[in-house]
Amino acid sequence: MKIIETKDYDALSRKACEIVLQTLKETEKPVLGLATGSTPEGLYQYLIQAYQSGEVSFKDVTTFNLDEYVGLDADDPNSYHYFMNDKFIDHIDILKENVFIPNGMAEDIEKECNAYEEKIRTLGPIDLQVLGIGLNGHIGFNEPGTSFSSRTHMVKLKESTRQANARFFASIEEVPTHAVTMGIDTIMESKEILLLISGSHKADTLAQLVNGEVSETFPASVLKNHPNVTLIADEGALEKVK
Ligand SMILES: N[C@@H]1[C@@H](O)[C@H](O)[C@@H](COP(=O)(O)O)O[C@@H]1O
Repeated sequence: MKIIETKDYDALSRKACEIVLQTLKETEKPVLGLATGSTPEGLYQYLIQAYQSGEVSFKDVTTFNLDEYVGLDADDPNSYHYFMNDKFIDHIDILKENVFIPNGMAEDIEKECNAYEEKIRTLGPIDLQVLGIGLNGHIGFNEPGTSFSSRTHMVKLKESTRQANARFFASIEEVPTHAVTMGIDTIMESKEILLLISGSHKADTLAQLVNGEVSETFPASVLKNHPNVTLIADEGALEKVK
């Protein structure tokens, strides 16, 4: 795992943008894996700026998002569909038919998971997957204990994850209990992975990633088995590593 240290969140976002732009420029029909959460927001802002300045077009880009809450539709401001449109998709020239996010409203969730896998198989592989990390080491919504061989599936969210994400909702009761997420094996099939970790509240998580064993009890540790991972972390997140 290659580690790039940046001074702060803004520098992290700029560096992440540089790496994504490089993939977009080098790849004929790029497929990006995208993440939600606060961490990649700065990256999306810089990518929008790059588009607005004419540096890049997203016309030939396909995107797959990692996850979505079960029971929230695309118009719900707390859904990841809404987040992605609001923070990124609506501001660039990507074709809507090339944007894929799991449908948390599907009547048959298992069928939806299989269909999502099939789409990634057909249009993939993902050239570059952007990842954030949960405090307990989750990637996407793959909570501790998830099998490393998992594919897109429905998960029951840990209470700690619901608490951590409650800041986006009016109250904890409104945070969904389940989500659909790409599996760990699905994520690992990406050609390249860009992991972003920012802030001193993630310092213990990052120290565990760097110093701990590869184990299903800490999902992000699987990334140590991937041949092409770049981790960008800012000084706050790296506080406990050195
Ligand atoms: N499903 C998302 C993850 O993909 C994300 O990495 C995590 C951390 O989010 P944040 O970047 O806001 O800390 O939150 C959610 O649980």
